[in-house]
Amino acid sequence: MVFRIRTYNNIAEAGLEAFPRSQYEVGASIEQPDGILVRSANLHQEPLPETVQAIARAGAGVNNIPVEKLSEQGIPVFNAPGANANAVKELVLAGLFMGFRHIAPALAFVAELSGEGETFEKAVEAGKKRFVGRELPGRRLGVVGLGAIGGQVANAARALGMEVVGYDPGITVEHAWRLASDIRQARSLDELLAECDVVSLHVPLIEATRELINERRIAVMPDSALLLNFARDGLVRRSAVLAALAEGRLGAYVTDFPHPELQGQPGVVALPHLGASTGEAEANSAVLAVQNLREFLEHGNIRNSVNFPDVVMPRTDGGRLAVANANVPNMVGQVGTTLAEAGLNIVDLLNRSRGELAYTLIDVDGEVAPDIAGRILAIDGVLKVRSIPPVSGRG
Ligand SMILES: NC(=O)c1ccc[n+]([C@@H]2O[C@H](COP(=O)([O-])OP(=O)(O)OC[C@H]3O[C@@H](n4cnc5c(N)ncnc54)[C@H](O)[C@@H]3O)[C@@H](O)[C@H]2O)c1
Ligand SMILES: O=C(O)CC[C@@H](O)C(=O)O
Repeated sequence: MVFRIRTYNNIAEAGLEAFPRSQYEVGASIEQPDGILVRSANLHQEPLPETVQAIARAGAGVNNIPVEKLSEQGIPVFNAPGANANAVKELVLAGLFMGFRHIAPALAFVAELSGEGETFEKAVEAGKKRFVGRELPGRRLGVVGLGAIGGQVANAARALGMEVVGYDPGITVEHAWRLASDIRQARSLDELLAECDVVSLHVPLIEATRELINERRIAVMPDSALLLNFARDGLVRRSAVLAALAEGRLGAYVTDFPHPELQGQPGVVALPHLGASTGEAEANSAVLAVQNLREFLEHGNIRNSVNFPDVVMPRTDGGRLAVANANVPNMVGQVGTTLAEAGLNIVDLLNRSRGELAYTLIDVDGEVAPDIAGRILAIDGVLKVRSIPPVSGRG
């Protein structure tokens, strides 16, 4: 069996090479794809063929993918958690230094200097007093979102002598374990904003976080605070930032998301979405996304999905049925009855749910014929059914 993968954006070679050529056709113009591999391309308006079984994001944020719509169709969306976190952390640190040491306006000042010899040197010395900065030790950094990236930013800032406060009501146990022990927890976002010299955003863009930083929230921040946004443009209301910069209430806004409204504005440093743009991060993200996609297409296993539970079961000798369904009672019972009626014996089974979705892997002692899969798909509440051939039977 050959799987077809359509790619969007430039996917790192290391990822593309992780698809065995004998089993995969991969490319930007692949028709009738089984899977999609994407970076930042916006898929919200993209017509997705009915053949698509899964979408993998070679990166962290999935706001460019219509996750809710795909969930309703029983299609898993994968991402590559943590794969680019170090790259983003390093650029956030660069942003911190840029903001505190006025590096962007200082570079612009030097670029515009004229004259030669002593005149030039005098202009340098006379101009530099405009760029007197602040040092990090003792300053307080607020990290909003303590996941893969926020956690690394918090620990790195701590190692540079900053005091660090974090806010993340949904922090995972795993991420909490990785935090330096003296990173303090804020009880609310407003509490964090009120007491920090620098605030760095590391939350996903979802409805609850859209324009998280607005006029009211900026008013809570102390004067001259630095705002770092290496997460998503939509987390910050641009008009509020520009007004606060113009009134001298905000010290600087350093962002990875340029916009015409921000261009040339004093106090704004904008980079062209470079957070994850290192060879290492691009390769790590692509390789992990491909692994997720392959595990799902070849074995039905789900790891690192943003809408489905983790469901991983070792293969047995026979065929495998993968069923995505609404998380309602008696789904597994009805599927089991259909298999029994077809004379198939269940060898192993794993069922997990997440929110309104459930997913079941069932290994049987034969191969599930298309008509049996069709009968299971007809059960009310079943969204997707795949019959995965035995490992030994692949051609
Ligand atoms: N600039 C870039 O190139 C770049 C690269 C990677 C990721 N990102 C962005 O950074 C985001 C975070 O990435 P990550 O890998 O750390 O993700 P992650 O899922 O590991 O962490 C996100 C954290 O935010 C927390 N969170 C969610 N809503 C919150 C809220 N309202 N208040 C406080 N915390 C909240 C979650 O509980 C989670 O711990 C991504 O969603 C993406 O948008 C940008
Ligand atoms: O693919 C990229 O370059 C950006 C990825 C980044 O925004 C992410 O969310 O992982």
